[in-house]
Amino acid sequence: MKPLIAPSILASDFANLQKEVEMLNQSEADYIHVDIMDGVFVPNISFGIPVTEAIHKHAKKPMDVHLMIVRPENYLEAFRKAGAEILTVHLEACPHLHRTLQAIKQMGAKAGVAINPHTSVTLLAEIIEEVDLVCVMSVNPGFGGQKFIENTYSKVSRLKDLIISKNSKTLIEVDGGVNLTNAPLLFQAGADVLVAGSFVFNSADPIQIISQLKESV
Ligand SMILES: O=C(CO)[C@@H](O)[C@H](O)COP(=O)(O)O
Repeated sequence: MKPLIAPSILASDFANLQKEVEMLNQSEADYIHVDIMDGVFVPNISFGIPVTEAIHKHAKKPMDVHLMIVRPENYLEAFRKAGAEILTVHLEACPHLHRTLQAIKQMGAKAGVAINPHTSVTLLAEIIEEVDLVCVMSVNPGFGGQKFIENTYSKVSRLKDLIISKNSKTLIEVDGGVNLTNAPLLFQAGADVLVAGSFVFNSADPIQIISQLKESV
């Protein structure tokens, strides 16, 4: 078993988005990670529904859409129609998380929950069986290119224990500051999906880096 790799398109060259998506189509990437930032939940604005549709038009890999927005329930249908196969909402943005996850599944998408670095995995104890993927933020969300938070290894392993104890099939995704040094340690701790942005797109050969991340375990 190898980790699934989800390059974050946020770090790509937006002036050449079609070319960047076609590059990912040629690579060993398993998903295209699409970061939606609203300038309210996080202190940055990325892009929205039309750009997500444009990525989907060229993508041959499933899109994993990470909603860093307030009131995500108001936009689920639009992002699903824009091509999202995984829709991830933030636990911190959802007062009715169970209802939101049910809505995602009723649309035929996989339901993800992201947790910020300060959020304990114990808050997922009553909901984990309903969650297809937990995105463990290993940086404070809002920007690419930040330093990986070391506490993430133990957090992932506590989450893995919770998932096993509930006999759930939930995948663990780690997002932020992922590189070739921490990827094998995250995989050992129990991560299934690794999101990598700047480490992939700032390299001279992104296709090669994606393969190396997959083989790094
Ligand atoms: O959601 C986020 C940041 O908020 C991430 O998906 C980053 O886009 C990952 O980029 P790197 O940290 O790997 O540059």
